[in-house]
Amino acid sequence: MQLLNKKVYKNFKTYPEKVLQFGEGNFLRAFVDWQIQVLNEETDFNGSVVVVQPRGSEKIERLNNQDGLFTLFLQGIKEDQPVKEQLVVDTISRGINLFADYDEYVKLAGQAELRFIVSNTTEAGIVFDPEDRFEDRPQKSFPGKLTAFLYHRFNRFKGDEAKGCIIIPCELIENNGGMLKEVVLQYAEHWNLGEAFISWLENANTFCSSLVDRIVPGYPKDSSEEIQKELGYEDQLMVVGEQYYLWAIEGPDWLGEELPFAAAGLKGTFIVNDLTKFRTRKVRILNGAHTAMTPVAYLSGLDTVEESVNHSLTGKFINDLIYEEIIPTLDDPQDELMVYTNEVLNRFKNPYIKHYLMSISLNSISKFKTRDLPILVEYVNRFGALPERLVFSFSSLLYFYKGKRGGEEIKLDDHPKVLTLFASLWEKYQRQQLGLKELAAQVLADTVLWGEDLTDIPGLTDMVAAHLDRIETDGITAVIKDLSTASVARGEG
Ligand SMILES: NC(=O)c1ccc[n+]([C@@H]2O[C@H](COP(=O)([O-])OP(=O)(O)OC[C@H]3O[C@@H](n4cnc5c(N)ncnc54)[C@H](O)[C@@H]3O)[C@@H](O)[C@H]2O)c1
Ligand SMILES: O=P(O)(O)OC[C@@H](O)[C@@H](O)[C@H](O)[C@H](O)CO
Repeated sequence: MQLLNKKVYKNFKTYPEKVLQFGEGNFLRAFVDWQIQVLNEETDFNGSVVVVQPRGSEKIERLNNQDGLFTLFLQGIKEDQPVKEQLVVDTISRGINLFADYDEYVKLAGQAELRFIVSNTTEAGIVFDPEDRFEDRPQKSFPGKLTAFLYHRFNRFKGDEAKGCIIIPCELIENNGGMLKEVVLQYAEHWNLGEAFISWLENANTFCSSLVDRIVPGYPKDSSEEIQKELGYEDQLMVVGEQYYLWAIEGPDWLGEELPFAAAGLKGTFIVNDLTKFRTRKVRILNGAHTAMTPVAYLSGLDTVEESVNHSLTGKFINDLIYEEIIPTLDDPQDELMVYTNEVLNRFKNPYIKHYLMSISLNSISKFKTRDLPILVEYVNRFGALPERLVFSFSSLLYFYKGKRGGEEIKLDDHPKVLTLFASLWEKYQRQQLGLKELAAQVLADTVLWGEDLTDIPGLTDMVAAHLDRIETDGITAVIKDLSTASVARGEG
């Protein structure tokens, strides 16, 4: 079978290169690159995207082998109707391999029509690395690479303010635009790039925080062969996402003229003065539920989000968790929260996509810290009691890091230090050198994992230890049943 490229797919268009994209991953391609395609089709935006990989270079070669083309499947409910859309995205003009073609990157900085920079480098990408040097080709960190790019641009245009960039990071961290700007300024100081550059950075460039939302399970590995047979070509970069999308960009009103999302009919993308509300609601309800359901449902023998929310026991658990413990920590109007939650639960039930719990489980410890711990702490502050289901998810997470589902090994994927810590604690438990209460206490007291000592939260260590004990002796299903019965007895569920 022939590989998808411009010889195989002739219906492509070409546009001036206006966007630099840090990240070649599934999410950016199914979200930003798709939106640029809609902008090109529906407005006079007329721009393409140049992709650079924040780390490594392997996928850039794959992207160039396909001339930047890839097939996107958008599956789910649109305006109350089930929709399965399929399109070839032609907005990526090329990828630059920074390790082999750094000069191309410098050249791109000097292209007059380049205007926008987007990124998605995971929660770990926006960091300052003091070892990065301006002379490196390329620098290790993403902000280091970006600072070098902006400096080359500044030099090429001799500080012309009109040639500054609009920078929109998509990383799921609070104040991503502000943080990125801060790190870029830090590099400018660290590398002594001069006052004129710093003032050009400040005055000619606009860093916008943004909040993204679209579930993108990625490459359809289960059905790739039959899909490619149907397509009639090989596509190593196929990507599956849901129909739903939301991109809230915190920026000046004039941005809407340069990025005419409204005119393109992209109703889910808009410019706001303050992102806080969108971010907190999404990270707590959607991401918080994802991360909290993962160990509970996976250890119960389930594999996907859809199975988990449709299952009588875990489905009720997830519902109760959201309605009884997550929503009460949010201050948005109740009717808005109900509409949003309903929407999220329907998205979780999307029958057209397989969202694997194991893919969500990647880096679960730091995800629990950023997504769920704030809910737990807020709940305790507001109600003076522990949120039982969330604490149970937390306990299940610790149990998940034991690395066994029945007789089957769990392919844990986390920072090596995290994996070593849990492997050593669970091994000590197996050798009867450590009880479950001590194991819980040691994990909870680890300020490197959580940023604080969680044993200070009254009753938390005991509750986690009790849950671990019950999961170990009675099995996870028995505990979920008990939690469910207890909530019915309290008149909740
Ligand atoms: N897939 C989704 O449904 C979805 C939806 C919204 C947001 N996100 C966010 O996107 C990220 C994952 O992206 P994806 O699904 O496209 O996965 P992916 O693995 O296809 O892409 C991840 C990208 O991040 C880069 N990266 C990873 N670690 C990095 C680091 N330490 N420094 C710099 N760059 C780094 C990789 O090189 C790659 O470009 C997560 O942070 C996630 O929260 C994903
Ligand atoms: O992509 P991750 O691994 O950071 O998190 C898994 C999911 O929670 C996440 O991808 C959501 O699907 C996404 O945030 C929805 O917008």
